[in-house]
Amino acid sequence: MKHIDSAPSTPGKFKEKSPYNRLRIHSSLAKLTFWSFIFLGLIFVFFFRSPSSSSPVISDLSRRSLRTSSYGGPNFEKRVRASSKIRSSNGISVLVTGAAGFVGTHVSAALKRRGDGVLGLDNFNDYYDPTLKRARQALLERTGVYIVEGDINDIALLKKLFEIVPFTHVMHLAAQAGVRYAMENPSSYVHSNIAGLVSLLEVCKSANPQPSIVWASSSSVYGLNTKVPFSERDRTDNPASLYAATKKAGEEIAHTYNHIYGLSLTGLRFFTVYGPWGRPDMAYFFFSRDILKGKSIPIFEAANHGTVARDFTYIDDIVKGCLGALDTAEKSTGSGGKKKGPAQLRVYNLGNTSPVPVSDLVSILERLLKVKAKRMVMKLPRNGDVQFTHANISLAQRELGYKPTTDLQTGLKKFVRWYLSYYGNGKKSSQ
Ligand SMILES: O=C(O)[C@H]1O[C@H](OP(=O)(O)OP(=O)(O)OC[C@H]2O[C@@H](n3ccc(=O)[nH]c3=O)[C@H](O)[C@@H]2O)[C@H](O)[C@@H](O)[C@@H]1O
Repeated sequence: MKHIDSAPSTPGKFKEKSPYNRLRIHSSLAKLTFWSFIFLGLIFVFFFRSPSSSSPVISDLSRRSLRTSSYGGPNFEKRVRASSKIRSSNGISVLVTGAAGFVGTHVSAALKRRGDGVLGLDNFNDYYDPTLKRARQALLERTGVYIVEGDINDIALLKKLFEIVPFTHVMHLAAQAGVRYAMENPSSYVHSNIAGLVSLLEVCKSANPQPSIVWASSSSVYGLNTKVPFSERDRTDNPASLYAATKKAGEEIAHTYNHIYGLSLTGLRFFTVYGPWGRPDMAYFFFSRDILKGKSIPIFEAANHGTVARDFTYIDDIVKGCLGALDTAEKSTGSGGKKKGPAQLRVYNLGNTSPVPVSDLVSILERLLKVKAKRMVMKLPRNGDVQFTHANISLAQRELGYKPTTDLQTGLKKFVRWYLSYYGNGKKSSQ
């Protein structure tokens, strides 16, 4: 206080010691106390209440995880039941997690078309433009698929859904995707791909009857392997990204729940899936956007000008693989959290078996968009990308009847047609 009392309020003005001055000092003190309270209050609000003020990881995670809608009530249950109603004689009832996602939307629509009961679940996080997810939701709504807005970590919600509908199958596609983003927001991968998977499996193992589960693993589990094509028998203990590591962990977690609880589990290793309604964070998508905008696009190459290539797989082929996996999934054997006998545990590659260099992908896009790309060739960054992927699909062919039929040229043509109709000729932006 002494320090404050003797300090001039304005340099050079603190000279007289009159009662008026003391009054002024007191009123200044009162003002100071008042403003200090306001200031401290603002600090409190800023640091402890605002979601965007904490560390980026935490705020990002809270944005992702806490967005669970209120649910319950007769109207909610009615919608859930109506969406899950089986309309064909040998149909199944499927809970599709990540239903507003790229693969989730296509799989949900395909299941609904053939008369299966389908209920979607999605947390509509903002990893990429949520407007696109809402547009997919609207598309699904028109086909009779209801998407519950909630997170796979919300065990109470999952239990509630299983109470309303005894799902025969779960198509688990909710995940934190993207290889490179794992360096920016590692905890979102742990949250969705590990904690979220465990929450889901916990609820499935206790459900009565237990559903059969088909879920999305990834070609990235092959990591730094150099033997091609990648076969399911190859080792998968060289992940190059945290994303890959969480998908690999998912495969091990699946093993555990199959072993202990008798859950029927099928993991699908998707190879760079592309197509209409795709993900804006993927290269083919943002390359198209940036080519149209006249922006330069970074094309990665490996050491010594080595080609970087992907076994790009068209969405309709992937959907057939997903349906094949659901249709061949055996029943889980446990009930009420107890195993009664051995259950099915499977892993399949769903790829296209013909890797294409990224530079060829760009050439195809240039032709389809009728715009020359501004290519910026750069060294493959050390951020989780691998140099190439190439699937051996003979196992999926044999056991799921999986047979991809779309080459990259044909698939991209369909993507570009959709892109232009959805966003317009580069005038509207995809992000
Ligand atoms: O196969 C998979 O499992 C994975 O496929 C994709 O991952 P990725 O193959 O890396 O797909 P993109 O991000 O679209 O990249 C495609 C190719 O373009 C290259 N690329 C990417 C970005 C860029 O700026 N420049 C560039 O040349 C990448 O190195 C890669 O070879 C998905 O993003 C993952 O979620 C998925 O699990």
